[in-house]
Amino acid sequence: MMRTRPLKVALLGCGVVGTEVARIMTTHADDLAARIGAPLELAGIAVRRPGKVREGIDPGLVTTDATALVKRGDIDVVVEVIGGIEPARTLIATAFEHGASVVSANKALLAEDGATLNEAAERHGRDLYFEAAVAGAIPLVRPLRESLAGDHVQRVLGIVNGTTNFILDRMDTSGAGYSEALDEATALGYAEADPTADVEGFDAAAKASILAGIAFHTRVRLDDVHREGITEVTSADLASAKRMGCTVKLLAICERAADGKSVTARVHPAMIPLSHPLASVREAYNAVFVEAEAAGQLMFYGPGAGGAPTASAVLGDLVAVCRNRLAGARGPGESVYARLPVSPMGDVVTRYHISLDVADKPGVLAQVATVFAEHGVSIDTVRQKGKDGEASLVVVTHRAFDAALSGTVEALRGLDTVRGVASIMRVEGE
Ligand SMILES: NC(=O)C1=CN([C@@H]2O[C@H](COP(=O)(O)OP(=O)(O)OC[C@H]3O[C@@H](n4cnc5c(N)ncnc54)[C@H](O)[C@@H]3O)[C@@H](O)[C@H]2O)C=CC1
Ligand SMILES: N[C@@H](CC=O)C(=O)O
Ligand code: NA
Repeated sequence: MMRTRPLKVALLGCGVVGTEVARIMTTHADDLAARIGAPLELAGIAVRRPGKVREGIDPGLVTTDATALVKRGDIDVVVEVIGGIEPARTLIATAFEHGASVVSANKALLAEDGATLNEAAERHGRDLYFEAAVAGAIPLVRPLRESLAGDHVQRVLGIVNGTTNFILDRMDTSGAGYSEALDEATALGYAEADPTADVEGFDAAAKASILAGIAFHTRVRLDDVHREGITEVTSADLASAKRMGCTVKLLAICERAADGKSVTARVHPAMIPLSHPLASVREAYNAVFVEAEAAGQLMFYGPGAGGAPTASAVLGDLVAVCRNRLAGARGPGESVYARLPVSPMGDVVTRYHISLDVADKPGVLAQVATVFAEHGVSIDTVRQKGKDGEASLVVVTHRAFDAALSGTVEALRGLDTVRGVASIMRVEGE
């Protein structure tokens, strides 16, 4: 039966995502009311620039005083789409104190201080939902938290940043330059307010920390996630990957150790075979594999960024949180009972593609091979191309510990015959 008294929603931020949230709330008001069992009322919109023309938005709802809005006391749900740490963190905490539940798309904040916010939600008997924070429109948080709650997740691996996927895709397929591709991704609303978060891997690392936490029932802090971005990926790397039948993607990989007693979480560019499903993920799309003991391998795919796709996830959360409120219930909160230790990157085992500039003279190859052998890193293939007394040497290894590979590279840098290490890239998905 439909309740006539509306549930009141406060929207914090009216940028790329907020605008779409307001639009869908208005255009689909009747459907949303029917699905929730009560109408939704957009009770206020906190913005930074009140004078800006916002099509379809009642100027009477707009305020620059976000704090007053969340303190009103009659707000049922606060939707936070401002981004960043402050004032978002204080506004969410204040919302809980004043009785509201919260829907947020803010992965940076959840990775930085999710524990405090989840505890505040719990203390006040309210919900904190954040499906939009990981992989945009793709349902991933709720499937991991709810659908797979009876299984045992072993591994989560995928592309979780739309901007970097867009840039790598453009560089690979149309030969576009890095800056040009980044500008395009920004114009399309994919990039963060400060795109450094995307290209340096901070955004993907935040998502990896959230995913690992949910998948392994363990708190995985942002600092626990090994992070490398795409700023050092060159067109030479992409060409080299192509020669190997691979492409380059920025991957987030969260794994449980074979003995199940620890976990690792990492974000870095990696070469993957063109035959792997992740290789065909284009533009700002995301795709995530979840491997669980009983379910086997599941793949989640869809738009990982952009205003409307992200708003879809926000609205899904809004409906769920409103249903919970009407039922006088809470959805599942944070689950960190397993408390597994997070191992360092050195414990990760994978394959590597190393590109070296060396002197082109007898014995160099043997010297290089000896360094690999001394560090227990077994070589799979070597390709050498010489020119004018110098050569470029590409070594692909078998699986080895990351710590052993780091030791190998350090020793290689110390050889007189090695002029430089042009690139080191992990090889995944084989
Ligand atoms: N754009 C995307 O594709 C996705 C974004 N997200 C997340 O959604 C959130 C919002 O992202 P976007 O909409 O893209 O960013 P945006 O920068 O377009 O929008 C944020 C808005 O908040 C406003 N704002 C800043 N401080 C404020 C304050 N104190 N009070 C009121 N308004 C304030 C800004 O003026 C801006 O209009 C971020 O946490 C982002 O990480 C998540 C998934 C995808
Ligand atoms: N900047 C992010 C937006 C979605 O989370 C991305 O590019 O993936
Ligand atoms: Na999502």
